[in-house]
Amino acid sequence: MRVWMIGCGNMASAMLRRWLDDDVLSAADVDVVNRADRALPGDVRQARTLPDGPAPDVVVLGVKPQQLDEVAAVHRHRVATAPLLVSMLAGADPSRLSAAFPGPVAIQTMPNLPVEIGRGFVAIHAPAAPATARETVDRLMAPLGLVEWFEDPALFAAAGALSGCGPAYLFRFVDALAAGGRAIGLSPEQATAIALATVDGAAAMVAASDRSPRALADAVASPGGMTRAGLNVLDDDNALEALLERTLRAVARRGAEMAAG
Ligand SMILES: NC(=O)C1=CN([C@@H]2O[C@H](COP(=O)(O)OP(=O)(O)OC[C@H]3O[C@@H](n4cnc5c(N)ncnc54)[C@H](O)[C@@H]3O)[C@@H](O)[C@H]2O)C=CC1
Ligand SMILES: O=C(O)[C@@H]1CCC=N1
Repeated sequence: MRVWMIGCGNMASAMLRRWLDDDVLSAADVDVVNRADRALPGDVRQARTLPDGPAPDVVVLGVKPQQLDEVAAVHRHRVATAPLLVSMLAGADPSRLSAAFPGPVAIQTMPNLPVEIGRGFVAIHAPAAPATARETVDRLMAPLGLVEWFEDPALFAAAGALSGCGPAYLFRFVDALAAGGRAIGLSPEQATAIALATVDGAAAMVAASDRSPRALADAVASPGGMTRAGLNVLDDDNALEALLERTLRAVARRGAEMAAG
């Protein structure tokens, strides 16, 4: 499969790394256009312009949403003969993508960073995409982790809010757990290492368990014990749940603003 990637930064290069590691793509079949050179997986070719020759099987769009019109103005004519445009731009739905890049079937996706290790979640929205396009997209996305197509744009937006932004909140949780460890006397190195090991083990365990996260929390907390004393803080006024609800509502609000243009 030949691919052009227009914008290959944090998110697109996480996908690219997995595609190369999984042999879905070979480096020789990928051309990247970036504003400036940056370290890329597999040392794939990168330039300021698209290569000469016929359009590839897939064009992947990985610039910031604010750059959609700018890159469309420069590249739309070359992209017009490609069969498929796969975008990861937050807020750019298939009709906006098709208006910017007429020609290819437009696929809106919301990946997340753990795709790099094949443990991501990719939400996809492209209600008008024909079966052949869906098959190609499925082949491309399969090694990235869990993949789900959403016909309903509202559900796509909600899933993308949780999965696309969620890694940032978990990274911050690890950071906050480590800060808590430092506050009770651990060195910064110990606190970070122990927080990481604890989150890593607990996440793997809850993912593999048939017990709910809530039931597992109760399994840690002995009545009248240490964990319960901590849970009482997190549960006071429903603090943790209320905080994350507010967080995701803010994400969803911003997503809607971005989608409105
Ligand atoms: N970072 C994340 O976890 C996620 C990001 N996204 C989406 O991915 C997109 C990219 O985000 P990041 O990778 O975080 O940003 P980034 O800033 O790391 O990457 C953007 C890339 O676009 C290139 N670029 C900028 N202007 C260009 C131009 N005119 N022509 C060609 N290339 C150009 C830059 O050189 C850079 O490599 C955004 O649209 C965002 O909504 C979606 C899901 C998760
Ligand atoms: O923060 C953003 O807008 C993008 C979309 C999801 C993750 N990063």
